[in-house]
Parts: sequence; C-alpha cells; structure tokens
Amino acid sequence: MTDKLDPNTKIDVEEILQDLENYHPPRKGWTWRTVPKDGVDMGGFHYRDMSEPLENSVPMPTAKYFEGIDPQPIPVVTSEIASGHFEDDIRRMRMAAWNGADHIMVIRTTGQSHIDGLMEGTPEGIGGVPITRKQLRASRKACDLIEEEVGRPINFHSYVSGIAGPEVAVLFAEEGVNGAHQDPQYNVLYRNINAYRSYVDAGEAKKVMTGARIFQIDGAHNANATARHGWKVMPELMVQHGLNSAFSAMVGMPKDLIGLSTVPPSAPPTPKLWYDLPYAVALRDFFSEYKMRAQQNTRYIESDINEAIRLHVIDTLISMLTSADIQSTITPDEGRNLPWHYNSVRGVQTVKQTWAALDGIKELLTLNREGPLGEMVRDLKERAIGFLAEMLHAGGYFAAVEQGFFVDSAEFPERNHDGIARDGEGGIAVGTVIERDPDYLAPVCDHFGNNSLPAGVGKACDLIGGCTLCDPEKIVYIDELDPEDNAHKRLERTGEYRTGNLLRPEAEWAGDGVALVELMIPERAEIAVEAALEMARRMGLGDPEVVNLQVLQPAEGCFVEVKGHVGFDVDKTELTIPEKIELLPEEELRQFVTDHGITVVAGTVGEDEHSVGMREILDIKHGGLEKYGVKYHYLGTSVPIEKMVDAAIESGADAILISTVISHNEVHRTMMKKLAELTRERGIRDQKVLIAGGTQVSRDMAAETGLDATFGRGTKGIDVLDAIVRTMRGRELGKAG
Ligand SMILES: Cc1ncc(COP(=O)(O)O)c(/C=N/CC[C@H](N)C(=O)O)c1O
Repeated sequence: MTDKLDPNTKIDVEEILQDLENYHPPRKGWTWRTVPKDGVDMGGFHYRDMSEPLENSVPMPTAKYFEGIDPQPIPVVTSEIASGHFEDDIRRMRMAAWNGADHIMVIRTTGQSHIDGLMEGTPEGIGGVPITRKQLRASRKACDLIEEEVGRPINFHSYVSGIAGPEVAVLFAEEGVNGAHQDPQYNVLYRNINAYRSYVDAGEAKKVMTGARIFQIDGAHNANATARHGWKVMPELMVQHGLNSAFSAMVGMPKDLIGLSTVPPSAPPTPKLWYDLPYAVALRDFFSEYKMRAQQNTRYIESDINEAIRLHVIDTLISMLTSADIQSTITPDEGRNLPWHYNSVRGVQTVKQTWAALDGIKELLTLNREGPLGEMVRDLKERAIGFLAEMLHAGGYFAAVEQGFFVDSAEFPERNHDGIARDGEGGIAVGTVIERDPDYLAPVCDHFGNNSLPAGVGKACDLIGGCTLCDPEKIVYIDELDPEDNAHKRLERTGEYRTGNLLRPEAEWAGDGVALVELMIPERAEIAVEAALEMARRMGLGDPEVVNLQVLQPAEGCFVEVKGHVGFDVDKTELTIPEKIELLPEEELRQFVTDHGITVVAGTVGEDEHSVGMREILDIKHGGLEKYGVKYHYLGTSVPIEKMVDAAIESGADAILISTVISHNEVHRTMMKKLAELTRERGIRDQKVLIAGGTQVSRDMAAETGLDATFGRGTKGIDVLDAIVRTMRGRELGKAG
C-alpha cells in the first residue's frame, strides 16, 4: 500500500500507477458527511449547517482573521474534474479535496456514451477522460490517499448512461466507484439510443449499482441545458425526475441512493428568484423521500468568471433556502475553456464561502408560502401533473417521446411543438432487446429481471464459485492497449515539470505553460481585441487567444483577458528563495517584553483610513502585540508622521509602528522614508524601532526606506514583536561592544 501522503510533498503519480493489477478498493458505496447533531463550534462561532471539519485543508483567505477556521457545509460538495489526462487530474483532485470537495466527478471523453463496450488502458481523452478500469483504479487509489490526508471520505463518480450502461455499471461496482449518473431518458433524448434498449439496460445498471450502493444522479439537468429557455421546462423536469426515481425504486434501488439532479434554471438579468425558488420548493415538496443533488447553473454562464461566480452564489443561496444533500459546483470558467485547476477550486470555494456566510439561514428567514411563492409552487405542481396526465393520455412514456413531448421550448401546457422526438422503432441499438427464455440462468449477482436459479442456491454466483462482484480476484485486468497513447508516455513527457526542477505555469495539464493576462484597453472592442493579442505576442505569450472581453463603455474601453502559452522554463534551482525567518520562541519574546516593559505608538499614516490591519497587529483578540504584554498608544488613522514621532518622544515608546495601505504614486514609500528622516532629524533614530506595514509593503522595503522592519499581507503581532526584540537586542549588544 502506498505510504500516507505528506502534506508538504507532491503526490507521486508514478507510484499510484504501479501495481494497479493488484489494487482493489478498500470500501464500496457512497458516503455522506458526518454531521454533529448540536452543530459545530469553531473559532468562537456556532454553526448550524456544518459537518465535521477536515484534518487538513486550505481555509479561505479571510480565515486568517478568524484563527484559520475552515467550516465544512453539511452537504457533500462536488468538483467536476476531467481534463483528458487523468494522471494530471489526480493533483487537481487533491487541490479540490483540500479546498472542501468530497465528491470528485469525472466527465467522460467525448462520445463514450456511444461505445458499446468497455474501454481499456489509459488513452488521452478529449473534453473528458476515457473511463477505463485502469483509470478508475488509479483514481480511486489516489482518492484513498487523499481522503486519509484530509480526514474525510471522498466519493468518486462518473457516468453509467450510454449504450454500454450495464457493462459500465458492473465495472463501477467492481472498482468501487461511489456515484454515477444513470437515467435512461438521457440515452433517449440526448444520445438517441433506442428507448426500449435504454430502459432494459437501465434496469440492469440500476440493479448492479444498488448492489454496490452506488449513489445515482439522474439526468434531468440536461433539459435545463438543452431547452431554448431553461426555465420553461420546469414542469417537465419534475416529470423527468419522477420517471427516473419511480423506475429506479421499482428496480429495487433504495431511495437514499436516488438523487435528483436539480439546477436553478434561470439567471440574471431575469428576476431569478421568482423562477428558481418556486421550482426548488415544488420539487422538494414532490420528492421529499429522495436525495437532492443541487447543481449550479451551467446553461447561462458566459466567459466572465466573476459573473459566473456571482450566479453560483445565488444558486447556492437557493439550496440553503430549500435543501441540498449534495451541492455540486460548476467551474466558473466552463463558459470559456475546459476547467482549469484554480477554477475548479474557485467553484468549491463559492460553496464554502456562501454556506459559511448564510449558515443557519432557515432559523432567521422562513419562506412565505402564503404569498406569490405558494401560488407559483402550486401552479408548477399542477403543470407537472398535467404533463404526466397528458403523457398517459398520449399512450405512455414511449408514445410521448415519439410525439416530442420533451424539451419543447414552451412551458407546458403551452406547446411550440419543437421538442425532441425519438422513434421507439429507431435510434442506436434498435432491435437489440432479446426476451429471455423462461429457463434463463446467469450465475451472477445483482442481475435484473428473471433469473431461473435452481432451488436451494443461495447466491446466483454460488453456482460458479463467485462472480466478479463478490470475488475481485476474478476480475480480468487489462493494462494498456496502445504502447504510445497511454498515461506512462504522457508522464514521461511532463516529468521535468512535475518531479524535476523546471517550472512553467499550468492551467489544466502538467507543463502546459498556460498563462492568463488581464488588460484594460482604452479602445472600442474590435480594436481592443487585436491590440490585446498583439500585446500578448510582444510579451512572448504563444498562441494568444482572447477568452473574455467585457465592454466597459463602447468608446472608452474594454477589459480583455488573453490566454497564451509561456514558451520558457524557470529552473527552480536558479531562483533565490529568501530564507524563511524563524521567529524567536514565544516565551523568550514574552520575557523580553516583561524585562523591558515595551510600549509602542501605532497608527495609520498619511491620508489613509485603513485601520483593520494595524488593529490586528495590536489587539489581543487576534494574536496582536497585547497578547505578549506590549502596551500601545493607538493614534488612529490619517495620522501625520510628525504626530507619530512626537507621541513616541512624549510617551517614551520603544517603537513606532505605521500602517500605510494606500500606495498610489508610491505614497507608502514616501511615508516610510519620512519617518526615518524625521527621527534622524530629531536625534532619536537609534532610540526607536521603526516598523511599517501594509498590503503593498514587502520585507525588502526596510533597507530602501531606512526602517528597521517592513511587513506585508498576513503579518501577525508576533512577527512585529520579533522584529522589535531583535532590533532592541541588537542595539544592546552593539552598546555592550
Ligand atoms: C444522466 C447522464 N448520463 C451521462 C452523462 C454524460 O455521459 P456522456 O458525455 O458520455 O454522454 C451525463 C452528462 N451530464 C453532464 C454532467 C453535468 N456537468 C453534471 O454535473 O451533472 C448525464 O447527465
């Protein structure tokens, strides 16, 4: 078994790929998060909608103000990851898990739904990953390591729908896949696979998934994404959910494994809440016995990352106002490029941040069902029931599909008669359903339909000493089919960038060199595009491409984002890495403060009203100087340098601490230099420790400005105290000769 991951060491992809023929998943089935019944307390805050925290994680940037807490929402959180190189995606899975994802969903390579059988080996994928046994084993093995590291189970997920649905379901059951999309309606409507074949296959697939407790997600969300107006198919969406859920339950799938894939169907500038909230409420009224997999809107996201993120915040709000067992994230860059590492993480952060901000919202707000909301909910339910009744009247599901009931662009009962019609006697694999003989017998477990087991036989596979679902040693493992098109060859090509010394920026594949430049071009769009591309070329970016353009004003200018490839490598052994400053031991610092009775004067200088940073450095609450016994005189904001120096002299303070956040025209440097000069002029330079801090200040500014120490973002009280003590101790040693 691969050793436990070290958080400060990169995951060893080559090692994960070793010995896969002998890998078997340590567990099977879906896992939910652990939710303390009395809520979660962290950092002095009480949470109502949170699950157990992680052992290892990356908190949000602002967590540093709150003791680094990283509360984890109750629902499972999904990150979709599938760049086509699963071996590169393993690292992204780790990044997503550290940021709060515990459901890794792998999109399949384009067209795999139409492949009537299993794929083998590790060929490169397009628009997704070829789902193969070897790829599943490597990915699940990686998830085993990552979940041990973060301290929470990870659900690995892909898709079972498609022409080889039953075979894929068996593969997933054998390999410990934890979740899968399975919905025969998807085959029929979106892959034009024969309807009867699709339902027979779905029966088999659902039976096998049930045996392995694979959580099922349906395909209703595809109607949102396919319909001309996403919000107009809400009545039919409820019917689609109902069809797949009822069929799954009939096959024997327990309701806690049946997930409705629901998407808030509209987006601003529509009055989103008036459409999406009634729909979310009506759905949960109808299907309260099932699980809700709340998706974020993927239909109405364009190339503006920020717009997509704002939309997804509102989608997450709707989940919180209603319910979500799984909160699925969509990467905000899905509207412009295959998801990039940091956008997959951004998607997960959106959920984490929104959930923390709105924690306990249902204890503060209730949905007013007496007003228009109740009326709209009732209306949607009636339309859905009407749709179902008309289906029955039309002759049932298969007849309704032939008549184009589904994904019509009007809102039922209105009809534009432009739905997706599928001929029951047509489509891929038509005529391939063969009725079983009355004495049909298959010695395999979790088999759908009539299976004539002899009397007294316990499990079907007892007849053959075990099937692959019960005895993994019976699984036939195929390593690779192509000597060139495989993960090992791809890893050889990227080795220098993953385990060697060469560095390139990366967005989706190891060593891809992809960089993004943001420019404001003060020109109209058609000029701004060409100007931005030319600027990117002159910066040395290869294959520049504008991935987003936002007109700020038709004549005044545009915000342009250009993607390109960096054509050079940085050798990390040639970099000068500033040594990490080891702080003096805390007790030593406290003792020095006690022995010297250290006091400081502090304030934000110039025309600058930013006070938070300095307060963090001073106040005991967040580990400020007070915590170590330092006394301070806080002069407030917009304090003239002269006043700082006067106060230091009058109070006999040992140090002057200035905060200077604003940096227009280098004003922060000006302030720092002025402090040094003024203390020299007043003859007290060597009696006072001079320290500056600010968001645009860095450690190396001390030398150029004549101060004793300068600090940037993330500085804590102990960092400043360390500098004060070292400076004062250095002067004492100097005097002692
Ligand atoms: C029920 C079902 N089966 C199979 C597939 C995909 O399978 P192929 O691409 O091989 O046809 C899908 C796809 N949905 C999109 C995923 C979405 N981003 C999501 O998070 O749900 C599906 O909905």
